[in-house]
Amino acid sequence: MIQQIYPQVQHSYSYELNKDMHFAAAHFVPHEAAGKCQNIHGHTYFVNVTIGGDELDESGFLVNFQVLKKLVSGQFDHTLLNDHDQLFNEQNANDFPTTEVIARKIYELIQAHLDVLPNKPSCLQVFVRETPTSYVVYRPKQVRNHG
Ligand SMILES: Nc1nc2c(c(=O)[nH]1)N=C([C@H](O)[C@H](O)COP(=O)(O)OP(=O)(O)OP(=O)(O)O)CN2
Ligand SMILES: [Zn+2]
Repeated sequence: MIQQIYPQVQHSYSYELNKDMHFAAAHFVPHEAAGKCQNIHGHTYFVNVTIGGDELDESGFLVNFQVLKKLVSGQFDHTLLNDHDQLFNEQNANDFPTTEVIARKIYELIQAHLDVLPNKPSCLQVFVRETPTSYVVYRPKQVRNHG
């Protein structure tokens, strides 16, 4: 949620950047355990991403806030998440559009972008709030450049 205090991630990078984003999207969870959430319904997702690094780029950025927003909100806003078949499918529970999987997919999208930047920042944490009472924090097991 915008202006919420987020869980902290431990690291030793000199710079830590956080970007809040939000997007409106529909989804359904294709498993009977999801109950009513098997039906298409919508949320305003609130996302916070945490990025660390020791070097800035030629703009003085660790990574451009606007690029992060485009990668996440720009891709998902006003869409049905299940339609993103490069990311989500109904065959594998690790690819269902649950809050947990959405958080991990956002991490993967962002880290793939960071990997091509010369200053090599790392995504340390992705926070996804799906409802006023439900959120997930995803942290990669191994941070790429060991902050
Ligand atoms: N571990 C998970 N459990 C559930 C997920 C999920 O992604 N991961 N998703 C859903 C539904 O899609 C939906 O988001 C409902 O969430 P829920 O917290 O149950 O929302 P409610 O508004 O019904 O909850 P309140 O306790 O009334 O606020 C379900 N489970
Ligand atoms: Zn839902």
